[in-house]
Amino acid sequence: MAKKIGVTMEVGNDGVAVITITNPPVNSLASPIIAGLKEKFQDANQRNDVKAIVLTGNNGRFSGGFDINVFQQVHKTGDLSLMPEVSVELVCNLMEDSRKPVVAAVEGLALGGGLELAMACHARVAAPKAQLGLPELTLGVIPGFGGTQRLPRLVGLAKATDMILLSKSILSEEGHKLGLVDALVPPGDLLSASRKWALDIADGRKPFLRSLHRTDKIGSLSEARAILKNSRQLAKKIAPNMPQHHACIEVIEEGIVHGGYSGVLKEAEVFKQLVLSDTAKGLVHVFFAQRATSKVPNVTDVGLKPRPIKKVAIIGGGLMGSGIATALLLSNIRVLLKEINTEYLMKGIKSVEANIKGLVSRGKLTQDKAGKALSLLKGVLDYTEFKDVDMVIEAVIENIQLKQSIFKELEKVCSPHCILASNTSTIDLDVIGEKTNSKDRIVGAHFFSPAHLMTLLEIVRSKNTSAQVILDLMAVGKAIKKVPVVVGNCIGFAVNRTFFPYAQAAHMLTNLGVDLFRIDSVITSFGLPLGPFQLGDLAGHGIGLAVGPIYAKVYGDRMFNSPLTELLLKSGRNGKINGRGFYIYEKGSKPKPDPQVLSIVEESRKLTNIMPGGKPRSVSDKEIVEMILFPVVNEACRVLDEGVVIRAADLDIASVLGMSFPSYRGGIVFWADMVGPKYIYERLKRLSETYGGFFKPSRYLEERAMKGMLLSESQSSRSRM
Ligand SMILES: CCCCC[C@H](O)CC(=O)SCCNC(=O)CCNC(=O)[C@H](O)C(C)(C)COP(=O)(O)OP(=O)(O)OC[C@H]1O[C@@H](n2cnc3c(N)ncnc32)[C@H](O)[C@@H]1OP(=O)(O)O
Ligand SMILES: NC(=O)c1ccc[n+]([C@@H]2O[C@H](COP(=O)([O-])OP(=O)(O)OC[C@H]3O[C@@H](n4cnc5c(N)ncnc54)[C@H](O)[C@@H]3O)[C@@H](O)[C@H]2O)c1
Repeated sequence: MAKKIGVTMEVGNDGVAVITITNPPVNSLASPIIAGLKEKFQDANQRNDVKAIVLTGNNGRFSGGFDINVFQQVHKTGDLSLMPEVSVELVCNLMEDSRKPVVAAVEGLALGGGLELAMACHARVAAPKAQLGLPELTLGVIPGFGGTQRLPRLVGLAKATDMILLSKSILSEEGHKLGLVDALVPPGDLLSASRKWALDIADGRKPFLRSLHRTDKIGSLSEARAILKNSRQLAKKIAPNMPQHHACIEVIEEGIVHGGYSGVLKEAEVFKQLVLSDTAKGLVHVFFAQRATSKVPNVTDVGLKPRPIKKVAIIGGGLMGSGIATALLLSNIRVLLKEINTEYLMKGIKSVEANIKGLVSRGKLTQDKAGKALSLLKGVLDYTEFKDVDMVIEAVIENIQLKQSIFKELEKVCSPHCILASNTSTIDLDVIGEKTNSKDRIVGAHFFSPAHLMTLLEIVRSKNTSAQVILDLMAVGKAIKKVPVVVGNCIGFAVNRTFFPYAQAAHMLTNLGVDLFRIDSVITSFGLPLGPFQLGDLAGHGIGLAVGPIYAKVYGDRMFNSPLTELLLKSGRNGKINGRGFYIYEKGSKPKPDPQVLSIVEESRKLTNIMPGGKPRSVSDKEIVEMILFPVVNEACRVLDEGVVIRAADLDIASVLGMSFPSYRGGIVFWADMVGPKYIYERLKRLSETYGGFFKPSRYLEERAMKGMLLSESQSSRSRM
């Protein structure tokens, strides 16, 4: 059934016209809604029987803002005329400058353009717990319906810049304290209280306030300039590679110096420039890509319902097991944590406690909730209590025989409906379940470290995993605030496999004579939070050495064998874990590059002997980015070719959430498509002629480069799903 969308107006006997937006699920301001709002406001302004107006949203939500699909259309076509004229025509002229008072009745959420409409009303009445904010910067644009001007005038400049630059929403309770919300009323009274407020304004019992004309919360010009100076520093820190933060501050300043209306005009002009930026394209892609991960063919579209998961057993209370336990406990799921002996069990429980304490000390969790979470944890040393758990997540060391024997045992001790998940990062799931008759309920639950903080959950399905089990794990993932991405079974799955050339390429460059600390700095300037060497330090070089042979067995034709990791470990450097790797780690200070590591690098260079003519290769920063990230793109192509992911956008989300690939570049495949498959192909081809198989372009990349197709364009039929 087609969903009913539109704007309605009902005029009551009291002379109040209630204008209602209906566009489920979030009442986004799509073109027909904007056209409807213009029509209804014109009508209400002209009708003699209308004394005052109330604007509201249907189904308990005011509005989630402008329709983001329109941005995507603009990105596809480059056609700016797809964006309606709203800021002056509707918001200033028909709403704020109307001679009849308009009151916003806000429930659920008013975000972006939704909040901007509400701010153009002459008062705002809200139900408790409504979410209010201007998150436009997360989409690479700025508020475009006057939000940059009205929010500072309603809540003060410091609070407004904080909310806009950090895309931080607030609840209506806080909005009430700040003056953004005029009255807080129970949901059942929202419409009647809003009608009354509108009539009170019409009859002069309450002030007729136009937000754009207010100056009482802005302060003096020098105070405003001091706040904006801080905002510029903040923008430099949080968004060094994005244009919208600085642009937004300029627009706010315009309004402070030359008045709100001037600010509105500048806002509209800057908005149009930003919406076409690569940053906006990347961020809008990520917005939709993240939501698309919830749609898994033959799983979410076949009428299945997720079963309740109330009790989970975790095997192994090490780094991952304790992190996963923390994530589950925080969402009120009971956890049994199993270890091999009391000492390791206590260690595991202490790690969970430390994770939770950390959240409390950073103000992210109340003491009460921390206590409740910990009360749901029980440590055990055997399987006696496993009979009534709904799911087991195995997180023991990466050892095939151990995992196989554990799964064999689980089959005996757990109920037949219990989901059997492994957090393995490399081992084939079919191999893990080889000795069981429960292959349909064996699934990969690949969390990323630290598991209670990282949002990606790779759900790995083998050929046998049932749709019900995948759906159940997706539901658990969402319940514990992760973004589940369903992927196929292969060594390294989607994320680790795509990124295994990342460290290898960095090692090759270093062996070619490029300074390793420069490589890290170039990659962080590109936008990844850690360069490959610092990332290696963080993961621990022991792990790198252990998984190397597993990758070599299957992807050996495209690996660069660097002796550097082994040499590093030989000299007692395991990375952050023991305070020394490529960097030195001291409590309370940032990692420092360790010059002493350069002698180890020299030793490695002697062994590999790949420097041209024995002299360090000179490379530009651009070449460093290409030599490190193009092999990653190349592997992403193989992942797409083999159908390891459902859609290219899933790999984008997985790279953003699992590897912290910059979201403003849209994820690894989206970025590669922006750079151009042909260019990447040609660069890799040239590099492979000089340096061999590591850079050899994949069949998929070559095909698309030759046909002039995007990498994201089509999927192979050789799906692993
Ligand atoms: C000339 C033009 C000027 C424009 C100026 C204006 O200032 C610009 C804007 O307003 S930009 C939009 C600002 N708003 C946002 O950024 C909010 C984005 N949405 C969300 O954060 C969330 O969706 C939510 C908090 C509103 C609801 O979250 P929830 O978890 O309940 O639901 P989902 O996120 O899964 O969303 C459900 C479906 O709704 C779609 N959707 C959400 N918001 C929008 C939107 N603003 N436009 C279009 N579509 C939206 C979302 O994609 C989901 O769709 P599915 O098909 O996946 O179900
Ligand atoms: N470390 C990471 O960044 C990371 C990320 C994703 C996935 N993984 C995967 O998660 C798993 C665990 O890794 P980790 O880093 O937490 O390892 P870890 O060494 O920190 O912890 C493993 C724990 O398992 C316990 N254990 C071993 N045998 C057991 C048994 N029979 N019963 C109960 N407990 C047992 C050990 O005592 C140890 O405490 C591995 O498969 C690894 O590949 C690790």
